[in-house]
Amino acid sequence: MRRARKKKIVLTSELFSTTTAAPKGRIGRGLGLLLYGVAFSGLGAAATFYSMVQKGFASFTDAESAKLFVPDSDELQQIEETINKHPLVQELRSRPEFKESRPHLKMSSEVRSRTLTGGALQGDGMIMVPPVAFIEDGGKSIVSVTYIGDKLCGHPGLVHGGLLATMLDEGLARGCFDALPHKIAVTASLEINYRKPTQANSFLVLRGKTVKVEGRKAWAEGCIETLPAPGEKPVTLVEAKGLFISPKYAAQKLTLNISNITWHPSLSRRERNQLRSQRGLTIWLTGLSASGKSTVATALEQHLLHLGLSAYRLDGDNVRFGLNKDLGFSEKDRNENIRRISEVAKLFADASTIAITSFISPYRADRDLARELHAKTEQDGDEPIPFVEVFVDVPLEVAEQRDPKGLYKKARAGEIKEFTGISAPYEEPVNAEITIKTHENTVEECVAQITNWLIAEGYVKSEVKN
Ligand SMILES: Nc1ncnc2c1ncn2[C@@H]1O[C@H](COP(=O)(O)OS(=O)(=O)O)[C@@H](OP(=O)(O)O)[C@H]1O
Ligand SMILES: Nc1ncnc2c1ncn2[C@@H]1O[C@H](COP(=O)(O)OP(=O)(O)O)[C@@H](O)[C@H]1O
Repeated sequence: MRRARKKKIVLTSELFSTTTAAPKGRIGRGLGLLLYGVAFSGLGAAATFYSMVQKGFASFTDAESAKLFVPDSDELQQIEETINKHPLVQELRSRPEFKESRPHLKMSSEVRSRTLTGGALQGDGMIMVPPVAFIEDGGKSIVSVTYIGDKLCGHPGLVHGGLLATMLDEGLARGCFDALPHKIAVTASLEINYRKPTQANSFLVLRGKTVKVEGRKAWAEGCIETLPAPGEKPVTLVEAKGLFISPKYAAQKLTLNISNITWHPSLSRRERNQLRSQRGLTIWLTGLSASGKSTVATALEQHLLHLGLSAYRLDGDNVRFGLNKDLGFSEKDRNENIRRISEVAKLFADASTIAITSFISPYRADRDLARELHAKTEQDGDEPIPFVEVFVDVPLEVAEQRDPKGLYKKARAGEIKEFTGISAPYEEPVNAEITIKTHENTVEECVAQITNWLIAEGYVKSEVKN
């Protein structure tokens, strides 16, 4: 909004008056401008645009938009006060079925500046303050108040009829959006009848009523009248009726417009972690079958979630039966299994989640590759994703004795080939950050050991709750 000229606005009946005689020959009673035809690109487009803003592209809600305008001059301050104190506005504010907004201010300033009534026609001497609108629930009616200066005249001192037609087009359409599918409409027809000349530098009230709705069509009628001074009656200046149609392409159009939004460049990992108040990392459990990886990983995931952290476990249940269902237990397949899991864990961690993996991952080279993959995420000054290797260390005899699935038995009997620890290697870690011994400590103790390490390293802020 540009700075307004210094001009005193006096709160008298004169201020609200628009009863100057019409210049002869310009406007006769009943002589009107008739706009017919489906105007999808002109006025109609404006209606569509506003509905989109209302539906999902608005930067601000109705309530937020109502509070956004801050007058930056005495003149604008007086206009604001006149609107705010007027009995009509006060009455509308007391009626719960009417929602107050300043529709133009729901848009971002970037979008608004490209609109006719929110951009080009707003400012000193024109539409001087963003119109205040009250829309009845269900798109039944609308009342809005506007102040028009003296720079949008047709004849000197009289507001241009084209502006009044535009205001009615937008106002009637906006009033019925909520009665239509997709809350969208384009103007199919608009009939305008000028009843009296409209004085510049005056407050105007637009009233609209949705008179009929049939499927995608809504018929609305309304007028522009004076904002009366106390004790006076409003004077009808312009009347209008129109047909507004919610187009079939409405839903598609909304989707298409999303692709036109310019997004902020990608967030850095540091920014994402800050916004999520959590550093993403990967906790990589490795150990023999039946060493306790799944049991500890499950308990750890639950514990971290209870601490309010985002954690997600990757294990055979959700990986070997899905993403990696094409892989077996040959060395090559295990290499590929671990490579894919490393990539997925890295993505979870990049999204500020604590990824917990529980796979045998018997080959040192595979685990080192996973570590490297995480380390390589250090770029453009962004911190690398931490990789925490946890060796679930139990002697083979303990695992074999546990044998919860009877696999060791089968492996010994030769029924399962290439079984880790029996007929396939397990290469113990040499540089694991943490080693847990599930044959010496309980599940809870193992979880506490890992969590305390994370806290000590500053990866997790919360205290361990015992
Ligand atoms: N040949 C062979 N060797 C080892 N394990 C076998 C084998 N065949 C099937 N299973 C079952 O598969 C689970 C191990 O899958 P992983 O994806 O963790 O293995 S690996 O990391 O690719 O080596 C493993 O589960 P856990 O016992 O939970 O580790 C076994 O139940
Ligand atoms: N402290 C412990 N931590 C983890 N598991 C334990 C512990 N003590 C006994 N167990 C048992 O050991 C078995 C390990 O099985 P599981 O967690 O499936 O191991 P893995 O996923 O390594 O194959 C389970 O039956 C579990 O109850």
